[in-house]
Amino acid sequence: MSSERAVAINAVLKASQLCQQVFRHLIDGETITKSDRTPVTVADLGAQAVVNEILHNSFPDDVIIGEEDSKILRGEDGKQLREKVLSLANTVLDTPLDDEKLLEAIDRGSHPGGTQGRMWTLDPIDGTEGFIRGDQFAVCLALIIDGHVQLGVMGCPNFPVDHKTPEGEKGCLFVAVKGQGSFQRKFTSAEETQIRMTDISSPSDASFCESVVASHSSHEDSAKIAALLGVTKPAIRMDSQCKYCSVARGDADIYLRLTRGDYLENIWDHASGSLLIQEAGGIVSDIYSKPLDFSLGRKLDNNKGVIVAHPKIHSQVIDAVQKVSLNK
Ligand SMILES: Nc1ncnc2c1ncn2[C@@H]1O[C@H](COP(=O)(O)O)[C@@H](OP(=O)(O)O)[C@H]1O
Ligand SMILES: [Mg+2]
Ligand SMILES: [Mg+2]
Ligand SMILES: [Mg+2]
Repeated sequence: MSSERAVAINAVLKASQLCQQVFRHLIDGETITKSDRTPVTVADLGAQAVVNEILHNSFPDDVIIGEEDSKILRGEDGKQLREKVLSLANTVLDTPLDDEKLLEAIDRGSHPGGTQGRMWTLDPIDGTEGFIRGDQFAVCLALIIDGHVQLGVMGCPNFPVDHKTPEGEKGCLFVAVKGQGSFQRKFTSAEETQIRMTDISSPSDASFCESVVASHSSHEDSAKIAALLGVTKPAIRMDSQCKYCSVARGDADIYLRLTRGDYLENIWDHASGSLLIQEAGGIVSDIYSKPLDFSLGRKLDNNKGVIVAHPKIHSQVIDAVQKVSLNK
């Protein structure tokens, strides 16, 4: 797994660099609303092209399940955006792409997923809404083999190196390999530090995090669950899989994702984060305590919501979730 680890780190760092450049100059017309009414920017598309291109050059036989596709960049209508995304991708790639190769690279992420074989899953920007606001977002890449996540890498450009000094240095990379632990490094150095969740025995001492966007996870329900658990600290609201990073390194203790209605979560929204937690000593399940099943395609078809906690308190958190009748 060492060459996969190195290639994934390089790809995520390059894509993170691209996102940082865009953020400094994001202008009107570079954020588009997709058909499901969620946003996508030139940075999401550029980052997907960069990561897919780097993965394909190193592992040509592996398939990729990525969030984005090239539809809005095609034809005469897509020309202006396409040129922008191409020039962005080429600022970080060693070998420049042309128009056709750019579209091909992005669309290499269209694999349907499944039970067998080696597949990468990519969220080029997780937390696009956070990215647009200037808050947290993450470039998230994971390698799934025969349905199980074996490697997860996350680049978090706005994430403080030390949560106690939120205005200090920002930019963290997180990496986990199955059976080898979870690690953090700064964007500015290759030195890695192992991270662990906080060893906590009572949920009342816990702090919990959740989505900023209430339509992704009910804030009302989480408040009821927190009250049942005796949690007194206020909810930490944060976009993206940075929530998994916060819990994995002990800044927070519980992550509640109380998905509404019949929404199905995407595998790229949870693959890298879930391994980071497991390798840092935590449990990741859905709201019914079932493990997340990454082998069913592009979505977590058999799961609802996500609950992350230390093994000593996970079952108490699940009990509290079950006592609250969740909002639809
Ligand atoms: N109704 C919904 N319920 C739960 N998650 C949703 C959702 N609509 C979109 N999402 C997902 O929530 C992700 C962001 O999660 P969070 O709220 O934790 O920041 C989005 O990732 P992208 O930003 O990559 O599109 C998107 O995939
Ligand atoms: Mg999206
Ligand atoms: Mg996402
Ligand atoms: Mg995304």
